[in-house]
Amino acid sequence: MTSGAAEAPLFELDRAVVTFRIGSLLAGSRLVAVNDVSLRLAAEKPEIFTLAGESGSGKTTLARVLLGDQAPSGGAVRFQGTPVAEVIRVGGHKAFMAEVQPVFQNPFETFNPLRHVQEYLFDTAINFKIANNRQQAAEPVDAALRTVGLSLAEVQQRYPHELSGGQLQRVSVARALIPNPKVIVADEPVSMVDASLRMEIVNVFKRLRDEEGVTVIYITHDLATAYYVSDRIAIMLRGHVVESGPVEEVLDHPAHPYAQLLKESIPEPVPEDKAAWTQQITLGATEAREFGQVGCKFANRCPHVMERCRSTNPPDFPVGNRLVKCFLYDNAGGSVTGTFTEERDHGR
Ligand SMILES: Nc1ncnc2c1ncn2[C@@H]1O[C@H](COP(=O)(O)OP(=O)(O)OP(=O)(O)O)[C@@H](O)[C@H]1O
Repeated sequence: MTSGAAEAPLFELDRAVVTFRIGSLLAGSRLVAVNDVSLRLAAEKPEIFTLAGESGSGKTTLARVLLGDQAPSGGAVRFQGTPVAEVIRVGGHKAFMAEVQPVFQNPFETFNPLRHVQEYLFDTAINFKIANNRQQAAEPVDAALRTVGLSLAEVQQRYPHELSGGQLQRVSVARALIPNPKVIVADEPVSMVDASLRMEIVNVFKRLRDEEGVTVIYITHDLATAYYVSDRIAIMLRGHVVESGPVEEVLDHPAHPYAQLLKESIPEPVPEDKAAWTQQITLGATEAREFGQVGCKFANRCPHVMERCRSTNPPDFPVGNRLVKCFLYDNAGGSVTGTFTEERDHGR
């Protein structure tokens, strides 16, 4: 049980499960899109926490759980110590959204192409009662834009297509900042943006963490920017978090065979120049049968597969500062634990 809100983590997932029914009612089956996921984000130390994994691993579903748009079918999701459903029931969805804001994948879909960009920002300020009218909204809108390296003067009277993808995605982040959220959940925010403009967006996340005290949950399949920007990373496979921990530990020396495969598909990092990880991972398409597979979801692709991997889902084993869901580490680190909760500073 969580005690008082004062010591409560900012966000806590406690063995969260999301199950979908797929197919017809008669011939349908169940797909566990989020499978027994636990994580804890500390209230007192803002961080950039990355959820990474190939398409269909459950990242967006997990994001929807954090945003209060998807109720978990099992386990718990708590915001500042209180179940998210209760936070929304008591205070309303808008009040929760003021604390936890989304940034979506395609900035060109976020904005109405026929309206000037600033109108959307003014609406947000008025909607969240930051301002009573457009005149009052100008100051908070300009402040939010300045946080992302833009200004109201720069975007005023511009239509979305008159800004670059990178600029427009930064305007999306500015929009998310207007209600002064504690958390931003950014789902694939760089995937529709030109590779050369991605850094300008992830650098904004660093500034939010360091200067505004905002925790960013960065969802991506782009390990290059994840490595550059994150404090911690959780690698998802078919609904499970298979490895989680400090980003340098996980991506420099991945322990789970699946994480190793991910790393092999991108170039070696250059220590002095993290941004040199420029390519994206390219793995096979979603394999629905892996979701339904008993035991480890990676067993059929794993070069180290053992008999028990096919029948038993491995628990989380501690490896250094990480948790790794793999029987290879059964004897590596003493007792088996369930949640990656510790905060670690790795040089930031
Ligand atoms: N409402 C739904 N009903 C049924 N299945 C769903 C639903 N939403 C998601 N899924 C399935 O759950 C699995 C995880 O999907 P999710 O979108 O969370 O993955 P993802 O890692 O975000 O992938 P992507 O990067 O492609 O968005 C997929 O197999 C998807 O088809």
